[in-house]
Amino acid sequence: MSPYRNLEEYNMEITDEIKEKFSSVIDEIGEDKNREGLLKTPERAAKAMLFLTQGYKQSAEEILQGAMFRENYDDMVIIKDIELYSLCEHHMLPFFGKAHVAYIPDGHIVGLSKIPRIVDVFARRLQVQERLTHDILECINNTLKPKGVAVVIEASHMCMMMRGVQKQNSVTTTSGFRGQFEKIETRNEFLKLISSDLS
Ligand SMILES: Nc1nc2c(ncn2[C@@H]2O[C@H](COP(=O)(O)OP(=O)(O)OP(=O)(O)O)[C@@H](O)[C@H]2O)c(=O)[nH]1
Ligand SMILES: [Zn+2]
Repeated sequence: MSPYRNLEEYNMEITDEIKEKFSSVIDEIGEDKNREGLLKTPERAAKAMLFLTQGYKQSAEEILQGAMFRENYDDMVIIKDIELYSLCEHHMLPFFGKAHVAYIPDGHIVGLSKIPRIVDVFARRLQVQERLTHDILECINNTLKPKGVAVVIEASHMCMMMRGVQKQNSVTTTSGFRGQFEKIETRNEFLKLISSDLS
């Protein structure tokens, strides 16, 4: 049995532990952790870190399963320009951009808002862009079981911008295709629609 009485107590315990560690980091970089402006910073940073990694406590499959509806629509459904913010697992710095997701139903459609919700579930973890792309793809493929699914992510990585190689304008594109999107015509139709303003 969990040593914690309830979830709130557990969250407070975790926040306190991370807060202590952020406090040490502030100390180690040569700052005065008792300076007025920094007094609440370890707690704020701990809460921010828990917010940005809340995806570990969420189930994308359950989110999709909660809003699947029987429907005989078997054309492409595209949700494009879904903004995302994630943390790269190498430096724990943000990467951010847009996800474009499409599927071709096979008897079931899904509530539209659930697609951005599952993008957030997987983005709010320590990630590489490639795995994030496949996590979204496989989750939709295995849960909704559509005739096809496609995911494209375009993102900028702060670890390549504000440090390291220091390239401000490079954008990384990753993609994954399953089922009918493996056919070149279907894939091209999707790629054309996400790059047009009319879709
Ligand atoms: N493939 C992939 N690489 C990533 C992602 N986010 C960050 N990286 C890269 O992870 C790599 C880590 O390489 P290392 O050489 O171990 O780390 P580093 O010395 O900090 O590398 P530099 O960033 O080149 O200074 C870097 O090339 C980053 O650009 C991602 O989402 N996907
Ligand atoms: Zn990085």
